[in-house]
Amino acid sequence: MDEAFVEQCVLDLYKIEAIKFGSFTLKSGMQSPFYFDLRTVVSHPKIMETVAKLLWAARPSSTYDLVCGVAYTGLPIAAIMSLREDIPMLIRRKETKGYGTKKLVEGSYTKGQRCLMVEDVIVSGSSVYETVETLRELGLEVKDAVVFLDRQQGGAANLNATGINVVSVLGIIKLMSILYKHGCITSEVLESVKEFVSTHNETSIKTKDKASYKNGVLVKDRKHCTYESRVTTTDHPLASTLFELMSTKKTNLCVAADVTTSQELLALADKVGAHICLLKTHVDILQDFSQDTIDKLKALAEKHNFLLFEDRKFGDIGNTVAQQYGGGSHNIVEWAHLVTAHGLPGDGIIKGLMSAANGRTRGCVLVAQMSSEGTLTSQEYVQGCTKMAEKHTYFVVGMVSQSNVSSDPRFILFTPGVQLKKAGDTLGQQYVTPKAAVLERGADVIIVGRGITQAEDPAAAALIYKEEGYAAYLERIEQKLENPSAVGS
Ligand SMILES: O=c1ccn([C@@H]2O[C@H](COP(=O)(O)O)[C@@H](O)[C@H]2O)c(=O)[nH]1
Repeated sequence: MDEAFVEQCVLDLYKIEAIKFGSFTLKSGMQSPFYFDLRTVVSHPKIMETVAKLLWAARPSSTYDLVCGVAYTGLPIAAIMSLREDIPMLIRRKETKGYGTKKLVEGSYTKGQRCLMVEDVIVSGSSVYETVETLRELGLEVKDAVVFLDRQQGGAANLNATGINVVSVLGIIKLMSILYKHGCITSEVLESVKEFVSTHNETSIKTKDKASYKNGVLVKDRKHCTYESRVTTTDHPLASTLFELMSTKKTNLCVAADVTTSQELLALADKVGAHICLLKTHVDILQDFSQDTIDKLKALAEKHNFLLFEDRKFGDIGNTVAQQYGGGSHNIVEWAHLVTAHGLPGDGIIKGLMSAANGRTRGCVLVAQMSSEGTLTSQEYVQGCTKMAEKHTYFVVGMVSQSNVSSDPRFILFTPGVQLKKAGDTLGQQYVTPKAAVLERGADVIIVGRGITQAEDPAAAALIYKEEGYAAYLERIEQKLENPSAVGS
């Protein structure tokens, strides 16, 4: 970029009062000793064209299919770029029209096209982020943004954390030094702006999904992703179904139906069905297990829209497990969407389960940790289970866990040993509250048994657990990431 050209442009902008000094209230409510108002350039076409040329020269890559200006000032600048470079442009409305096509984005595009964002000035980066989010939801690839002035208040870092690379023509300190050099401002004004920037260099933006970097690669942290967004992140159709129903039913509650008769099981499923995403069973506890029980259970799962989860905890070699899962007296593969299995035997167990599933849409949850006192699952064992899950994402939907064993949004963490009041039972069970399970232990799904089955009114108890569990999840996705470069809320 030609420095003299940039300097001249700054002086021109100063002359047309695009840069003002005093006391200004920003969109966020922050008081600022300066204000950069590039809207004024619409009355000065030559300066506007220079701004567009400088922005185009600053672009990080040479190949884009589209340009999109952030409303409003970015729009005419993007239009100039579009015309000069013969690249089609898009317009993202600030709000959807209530009539006609009701489209939020105007212009033609196809999924996968690369779009360059154009903005006049960034503070936190929230306006750029909002526009990018809309375009990404339409399937466009948006990785780069060019901005004329970076106020150096954390906007670039905030956008980087959401996968947007920001290049600015100049930062506020450089702009101020050009003005000072040319006698446009006093040293006091220069110092007051420097002081302001050094004490206001962090901002945050609200994002739908929080993201962080791992070895320089952008990864979305499971704990900060919405269930809704994970519908498409996962490789497994049942995990997608589960996320979908969790987000539409607003529940992360799985009831552990540890009852001994079919009548109790079916009555419980009907009572709590509206509040749950999964019904977990131990069918070998039932005294009167029959196909009729299963048929009725499947009908209730359809009626209330929940999945069936048999907590069989398979733990044998692949060949044996294939027979236990795909036959025997319970024929689990025929009716249970999900089953649990131990990682102990190695991944032959997954291959065995898959061979019995024989193309049916079924999934497995690996027991990585247990809630019981004295559990033998070491850190190494947990890592082994996680690796196994990563190798078989087309069959393993997640892990039974007591801590945040994976940040991969494809995996669902199921946490049992959840109760509102009790600390444990007399046989080694240990409890945590729904809030602690979700916020401290990273649970996506809370599993509650006796807290509901032994309540006077199981439906009312299920509603309480549902609300506690979901409120904790909502609190979690709003939380700040531990990563210091991450986006805050
Ligand atoms: O580590 C584990 C794994 C599975 N469970 C099962 O969850 C429920 C818990 O029932 P509560 O009545 O809420 O204690 C039960 O079916 C266990 O088999 C677990 O508790 N811990």
